[in-house]
Amino acid sequence: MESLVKTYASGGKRATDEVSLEVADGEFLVLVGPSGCGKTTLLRMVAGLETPDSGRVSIGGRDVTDLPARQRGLSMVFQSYAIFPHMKVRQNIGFGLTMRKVPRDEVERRVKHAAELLHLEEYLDRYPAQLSGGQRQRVAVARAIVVDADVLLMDEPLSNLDALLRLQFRAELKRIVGQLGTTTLYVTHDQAEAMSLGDRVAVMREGKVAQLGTPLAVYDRPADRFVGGFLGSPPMNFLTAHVRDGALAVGDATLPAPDELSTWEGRDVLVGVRAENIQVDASAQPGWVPAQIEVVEPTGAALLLTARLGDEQVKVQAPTTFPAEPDQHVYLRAAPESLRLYDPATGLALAT
Ligand SMILES: Nc1ncnc2c1ncn2[C@@H]1O[C@H](COP(=O)(O)OP(=O)(O)OP(=O)(O)O)[C@@H](O)[C@H]1O
Repeated sequence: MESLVKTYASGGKRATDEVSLEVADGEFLVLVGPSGCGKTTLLRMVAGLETPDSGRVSIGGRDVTDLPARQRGLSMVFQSYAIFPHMKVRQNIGFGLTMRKVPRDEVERRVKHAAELLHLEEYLDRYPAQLSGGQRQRVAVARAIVVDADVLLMDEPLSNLDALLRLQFRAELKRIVGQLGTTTLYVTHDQAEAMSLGDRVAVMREGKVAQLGTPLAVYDRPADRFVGGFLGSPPMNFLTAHVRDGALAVGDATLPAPDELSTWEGRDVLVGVRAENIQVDASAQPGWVPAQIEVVEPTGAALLLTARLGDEQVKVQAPTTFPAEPDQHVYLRAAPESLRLYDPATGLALAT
């Protein structure tokens, strides 16, 4: 898609603002971002359900901007799975094929294969009302993949499922789409889902792509403060530091600067650091920064500590074996290579 702009008549602001993205053949690309950032609008323009004000959509090298949805070679799954209540699972899955006048025995063969992939074999003769929410969602996915479209579009397909089912189905979806190798564009507001599924993720903000990259690259090196704060649980910590003699002063403490900072000497920068990249110890050590624990939250796999460091609060991930208590004085350290620096005025990563 190239320079896609969409403004809704009632909206005023651009829902998507000159968005250009290329999804590689066979790639799973996730659009992720907070509510209202334009993900669904973008997907709907690719689908042909929404007309862009300007910009082009191409699929497999063919400009489809002026083609109706049904001629774009797409298959879609939406949040409201819209399966037909009066049809059995078998007919629901085969619906797209029957519409395309595929011969009956081939419909049967392909429905059987899709049902196998989604573990729906034993439900083929049930009506949707006789299925759980998770099973219905599987039917919607089976119906989308059975037509073997060039491109699969999915808009929050897991959002009707409870947390546990969501997690299970997420892994299955990854397996299935990986097996099929279908080019997929997937919308979610859930950053964990985006990280888990995407070959690459496009983090969107206010109608624009804030960052595009592999999940790990985007997580590890957020292009700006917004992306660092959106991805990850907890989000990235951001501390204001003063650059003094090439080092980073946070309150009374000094952190080693990760890179050459001479152009920032005497100025403030924002230091971004992930909770899991901060080490904590109960006793003072040279170069470690004193802090005070405020809150201790066990997450099961780790302890999430909220600590005060001068005027700043930081989230620290500690091992469950660490004997943490509220009000306790501790010492923190982060490896210089795990620190990311941002311009406090623009929120953009410093090109160091
Ligand atoms: N039919 C519409 N009419 C007017 N404004 C709309 C319409 N659809 C979306 N918008 C506006 O366009 C912007 C982008 O909406 P969009 O649904 O694309 O965002 P989203 O990122 O998918 O959000 P969500 O995760 O909440 O679905 C929002 O400000 C929204 O209010």
